[in-house]
Amino acid sequence: MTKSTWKLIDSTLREGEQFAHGTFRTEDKLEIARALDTFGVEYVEVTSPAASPQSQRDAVQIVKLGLGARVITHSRCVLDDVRAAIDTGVRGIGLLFATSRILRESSHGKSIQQIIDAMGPPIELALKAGLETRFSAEDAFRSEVTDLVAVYQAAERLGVHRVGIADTVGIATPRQVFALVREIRRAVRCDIGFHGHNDTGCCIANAYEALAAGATHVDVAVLGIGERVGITPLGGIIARMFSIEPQSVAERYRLGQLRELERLVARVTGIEVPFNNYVTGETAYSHKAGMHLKAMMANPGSYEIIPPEAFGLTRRLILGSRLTGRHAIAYRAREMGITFGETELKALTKRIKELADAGELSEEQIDRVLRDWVTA
Ligand SMILES: CC(=O)SCCNC(=O)CCNC(=O)[C@H](O)C(C)(C)COP(=O)(O)OP(=O)(O)OC[C@H]1O[C@@H](n2cnc3c(N)ncnc32)[C@H](O)[C@@H]1OP(=O)(O)O
Ligand SMILES: O=C(O)CCC(=O)C(=O)O
Ligand SMILES: [Mg+2]
Repeated sequence: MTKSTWKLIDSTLREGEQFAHGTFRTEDKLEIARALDTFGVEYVEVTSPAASPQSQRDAVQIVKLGLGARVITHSRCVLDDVRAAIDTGVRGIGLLFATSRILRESSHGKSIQQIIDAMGPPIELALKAGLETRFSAEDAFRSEVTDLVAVYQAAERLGVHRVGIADTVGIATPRQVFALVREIRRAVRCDIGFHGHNDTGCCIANAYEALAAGATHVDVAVLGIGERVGITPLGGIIARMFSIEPQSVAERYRLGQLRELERLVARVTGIEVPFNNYVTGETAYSHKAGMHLKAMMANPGSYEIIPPEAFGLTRRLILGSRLTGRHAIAYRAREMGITFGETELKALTKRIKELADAGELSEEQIDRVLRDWVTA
């Protein structure tokens, strides 16, 4: 992977509309598009204008926002769909054909040679209109590698800017993603995109392995929303990449906006941000066990690979549980201007644990126990 040259194609407004709860009103789309742009994604992908009249009007409105991000759309390899895309003023298009046997049979009924023949006119039209053009093989990981190489090389001969490798059904393992992207990297010179679904929980690792093997772009959606269980979440890949190249990720994206962006999409779709969401989840920066608390008080890096401050967040040290330890209690006492000797501290900690066995103590309750201990 060339450090920091990878780009994010946010598909919340395309793949995310395929999410069961993702029916966006125009004003929601505009607000999400602006928030994505503020965050700093390089591309905002919107639903095909061929899908419905409102999708067409919404695409035009999003284009008119004049975002810094490149607004692109996604459609079938059909001339009318490409014409509809061109008419909206979008600056790029993702075209696709399924290449696996199962989808060739159930979806469009074409052989590999028929796919190669059919993709020519739509790709040429998109390129002639000046659109940044990607050609993707849908369901690439259930396709034959020789077929993939044949369609990608044909697309490259037509002049596409990028080929897309889609794990449409979320079947790929990270190792398979690395191997396939490596193979395609050897077969074409153009950019390579990766789109991965999360049916088996591998989407972030798969997107990372795709980049490691030479992909240049990855598709993401806020909170990972998309068909079924969705695709690589924006926040998840940001966390993955921040842990590897913190400085450049912090320079390229307004990380402090991530939580608000996710809350916006959660509100619009009527879902909750998961408690264990990458970086922004309610418990992402909670520390509880005594052994952890001791180390965290000495050095927050002990159990945090991503500092919350980088995302405008704060940590929470939970001192009042039965898992607490004497170092944590001593730390809080010092904050309150109280110092205990070692024997006293052990007895005090034992008392707090006994109390916490009946239920976790709040910060105020711990403080009261400490004060009462001094005055007792
Ligand atoms: C994996 C993915 O997420 S791919 C993106 C999925 N996105 C969408 O489907 C966008 C929303 N879709 C829609 O609004 C509609 O499906 C439309 C407007 C695109 C097409 O609607 P319809 O013409 O009514 O067809 P329908 O959706 O029932 O069937 C799909 C058609 O596309 C064809 N098709 C499927 N894949 C492709 C492709 N990659 N390129 C060209 N044609 C394709 C099928 O053969 C079928 O056409 P047919 O009836 O001539 O056989
Ligand atoms: O066109 C692509 O690259 C991805 C399409 C898609 O959403 C998928 O295959 O799951
Ligand atoms: Mg998809």
